[in-house]
Amino acid sequence: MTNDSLLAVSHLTKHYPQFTLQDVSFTIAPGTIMGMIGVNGAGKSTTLKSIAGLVNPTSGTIQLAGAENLAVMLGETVYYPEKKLAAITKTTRQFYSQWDEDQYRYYLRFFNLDDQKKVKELSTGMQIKYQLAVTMSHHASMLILDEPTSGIDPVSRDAIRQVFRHYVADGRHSILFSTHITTDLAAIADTITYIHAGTVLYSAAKADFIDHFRREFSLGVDAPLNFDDIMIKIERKDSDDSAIPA
Ligand SMILES: Nc1ncnc2c1ncn2[C@@H]1O[C@H](COP(=O)(O)OP(=O)(O)OP(=O)(O)O)[C@@H](O)[C@H]1O
Repeated sequence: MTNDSLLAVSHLTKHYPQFTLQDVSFTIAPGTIMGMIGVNGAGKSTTLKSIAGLVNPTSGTIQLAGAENLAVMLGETVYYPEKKLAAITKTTRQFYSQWDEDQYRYYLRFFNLDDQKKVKELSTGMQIKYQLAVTMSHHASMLILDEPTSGIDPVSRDAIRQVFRHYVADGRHSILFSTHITTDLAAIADTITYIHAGTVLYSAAKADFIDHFRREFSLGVDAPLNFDDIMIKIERKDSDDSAIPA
């Protein structure tokens, strides 16, 4: 791992009976946000879970500066519906030596959450915001977030993007998140990693990423090209299913 990376994933490989995550490598510099994209089943969650230690890789290495200082949010956490958020937080915060109550209160206000509410009184989006508030309140140097903006309305999504940018602004924290909402990438990602059929198709800084695919698709330097276009062109070419049956 170089001195200027907070996370280095090298040749990560995981064999499942019907799927292989193959030779995935990338690095994340401090103070940056990496967005990970790819179609359903491409291997994004397997990559994130491997980094989080929830999947045992077949081979490869994962190096994290300050290994104890990782926060993960991988899908929906199932909370006991009758519990108040305040009670859940009281238990949860004991696990974090660097728990920051002021920061937590700030996020509750920012996300308009009332921690006297019971879990069953929260919408899906509110539950995600609560999970984010907890995940971001113990000064983890690296956040690993699997689809953190899925199920979130556009206004709240904008608010979440703001707190993500703020989280890395001191140059000592980083975020790796997966998403199907490609406008997230345009809005906040510094670097992008495209996972395709279990391998890294391309990983680069955002502007380089777009330029690379402009060249790949023989488009002019000013031709409009967004992330949805890129994904559709790649995946259709690969599966040759561009002809929609009548
Ligand atoms: N525990 C497991 N056992 C066997 N196969 C698995 C297991 N977990 C995931 N897979 C397989 O690995 C492949 C990649 O799944 P993964 O969840 O990493 O995809 P993803 O890119 O996160 O997809 P999505 O966008 O749908 O969340 C899939 O084919 C899936 O069936």
